[in-house]
Amino acid sequence: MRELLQVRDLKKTFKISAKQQKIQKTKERIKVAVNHLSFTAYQGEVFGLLGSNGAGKTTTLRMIASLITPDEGDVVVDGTSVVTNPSEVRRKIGFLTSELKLEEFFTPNYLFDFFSDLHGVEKETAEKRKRELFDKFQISEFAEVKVANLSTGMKQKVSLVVSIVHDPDIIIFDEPTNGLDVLTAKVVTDFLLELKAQGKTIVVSTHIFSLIEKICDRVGIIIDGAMVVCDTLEHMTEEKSLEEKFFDIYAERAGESYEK
Ligand SMILES: Nc1ncnc2c1ncn2[C@@H]1O[C@H](COP(=O)(O)OP(=O)(O)OP(=O)(O)O)[C@@H](O)[C@H]1O
Repeated sequence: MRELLQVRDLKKTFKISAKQQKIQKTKERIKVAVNHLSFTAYQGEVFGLLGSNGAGKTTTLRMIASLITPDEGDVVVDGTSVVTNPSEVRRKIGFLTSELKLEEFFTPNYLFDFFSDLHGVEKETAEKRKRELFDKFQISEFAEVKVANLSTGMKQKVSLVVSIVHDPDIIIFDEPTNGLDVLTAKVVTDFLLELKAQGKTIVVSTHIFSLIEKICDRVGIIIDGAMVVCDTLEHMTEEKSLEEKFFDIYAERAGESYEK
């Protein structure tokens, strides 16, 4: 199996402002968001990063997508290092995050063209792809409606579509179904399965067990910025459900920190 995405010993710390210290009720000045985290995603597989709020999933994915620089470690995307060649990595991947805010003034049509141009997609190819994706996600009838006037689900679908205008082989989705109603979540989940069937390599972060169970081949559980377990979904769920396994691991970790 080809190792398409190698995450190697990533570390990221943030300075905590005085205001954040108060909110988080901590005297610590530094937060270790990601702590020497490694994993490999193989070609054509869906890798799921599972963790609770604040576990370090988004920070990890943002480093993979070259939006922030790791303090230590590296990510190698199809042979290209995110540390030494971030712009090439950006060409190879599609990144969707729920933090992505589409400019409210623009229409889906304009945004698709804008991002296609940005990625250097040839006009004819871009038009064909736009038609296919807009039809699939029922965006066509809203193509000229300003983002400000779209529903949350429609905004998420537009974000998804513009993140993959360039038809990347590696797709990184941060909480792809977060905040979506069940119908839109199903459309997105089905689309992820379709991308997998096309041979794309996908990394998703989520705290939703059922999403992992539906689409992932391999799972990594993150607690406090560290990868605690990383295995195939099949192995992970041999004896127990993923949810039971997760809480067992959590209880074990809580016990460990209690003993320290
Ligand atoms: N820019 C930042 N400055 C300070 N702390 C940060 C920053 N970004 C993230 N953090 C902290 O790092 C930790 C990990 O955050 P991250 O967003 O990666 O977690 P997550 O697993 O994606 O959680 P969620 O599901 O809540 O998005 C959290 O404690 C968060 O408060």
